[in-house]
Amino acid sequence: MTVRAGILGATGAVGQRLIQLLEPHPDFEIATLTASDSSAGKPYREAAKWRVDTPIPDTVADATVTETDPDAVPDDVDLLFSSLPSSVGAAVEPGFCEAGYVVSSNSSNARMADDVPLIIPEVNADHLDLLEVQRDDRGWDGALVKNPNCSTITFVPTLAALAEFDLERVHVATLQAVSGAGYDGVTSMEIIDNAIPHIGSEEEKLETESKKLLGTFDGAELDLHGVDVSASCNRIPTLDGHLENVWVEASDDLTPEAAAEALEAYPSLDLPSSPEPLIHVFEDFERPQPRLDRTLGEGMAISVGGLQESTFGLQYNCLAHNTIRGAAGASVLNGELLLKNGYL
Ligand SMILES: NC(=O)C1=CN([C@@H]2O[C@H](COP(=O)(O)OP(=O)(O)OC[C@H]3O[C@@H](n4cnc5c(N)ncnc54)[C@H](OP(=O)(O)O)[C@@H]3O)[C@@H](O)[C@H]2O)C=CC1
Ligand SMILES: N[C@@H](CC(=O)OP(=O)(O)O)C(=O)O
Repeated sequence: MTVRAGILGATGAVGQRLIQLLEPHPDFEIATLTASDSSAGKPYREAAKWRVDTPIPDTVADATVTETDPDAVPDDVDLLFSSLPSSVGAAVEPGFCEAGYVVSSNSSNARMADDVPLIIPEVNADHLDLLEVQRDDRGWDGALVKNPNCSTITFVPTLAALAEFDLERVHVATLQAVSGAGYDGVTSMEIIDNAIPHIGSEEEKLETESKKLLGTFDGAELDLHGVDVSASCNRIPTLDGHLENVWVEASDDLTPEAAAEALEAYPSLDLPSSPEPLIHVFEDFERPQPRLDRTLGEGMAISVGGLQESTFGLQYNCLAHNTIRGAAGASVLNGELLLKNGYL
């Protein structure tokens, strides 16, 4: 039986990726599409400026976009994927949860809230049971689950794979694709022949979300991981795929050889969107590269290269597709985990 699902913010960049991933999905059926009041009432093909590299599915093109309001969503919809601007997410997501909907959200609001699971299924699926605490605290029949920021998602699975070496300090510098800022986020005049060494609030997200994802949940409370993370975030003129340079200091002996073995052995999950392998390790020091490697594992794999010793511990580069693994695919994967664990 398929789960009837909706998309909040369906006309946007991430909403379009969600449609692309959900349309052929074995377990989810797109049943409703919402956007702002200016799109509500229009056929989807008219409301959305379609920019994804596959055609608008016929089932979606003529569907009428509705307001982003619980009363506009059919009762037989169980799961909502949210790709709203974070200020809008903060205002409306709790209302959907109160009305009984399970919301798998990509928006950054509430990611660090004590009773909101922030999930990368291959890293911390056990944190999903924080939903029991959330339901007790808030009295919701529905639930709110978040996926992390796209740059956080790119490097945290590599840290999870190396956690057995007792991580102490991590430095990460990002080279982020323009799609992360949305279609109108950076102008061509700003980014061509250029790099911008600042992305608002991004560094703090990497530094805090990583500690939550790597933390431990005892069934009642979540303890943040003790690793210190320092991030520097940069925008570069690639279209998709965030590349990151990482330095890891660990108390146990973390050689490049031992790291490669741990990264390659780190398991994926038995979920439709979890790729096998999860982490692809390149021996070639010129890889991974955004244009060549972002679609590995249908955009859901993490790739790693350049493993070497440095003055500041183990050094390597990692890469993930920011709008698939880092956004829409991450929300879909969390939906799959919700289904598998009986929350739908
Ligand atoms: N772009 C990316 O690669 C990534 C984006 N994100 C995050 O995902 C979220 C969505 O990003 P993105 O798709 O780029 O954003 P867009 O601006 O492209 O899309 C926003 C969506 O939200 C709708 N919306 C805007 N305002 C309202 C409102 N007041 N009420 C209801 N709906 C509203 C828009 O509808 P309408 O078309 O009618 O205006 C549209 O469907 C953001 O939180 C962003 O930070 C995260 C990772 C990557
Ligand atoms: N800030 C990210 C994209 C993004 O929207 O992140 P978040 O999901 O944390 O809002 C980028 O520019 O690449």
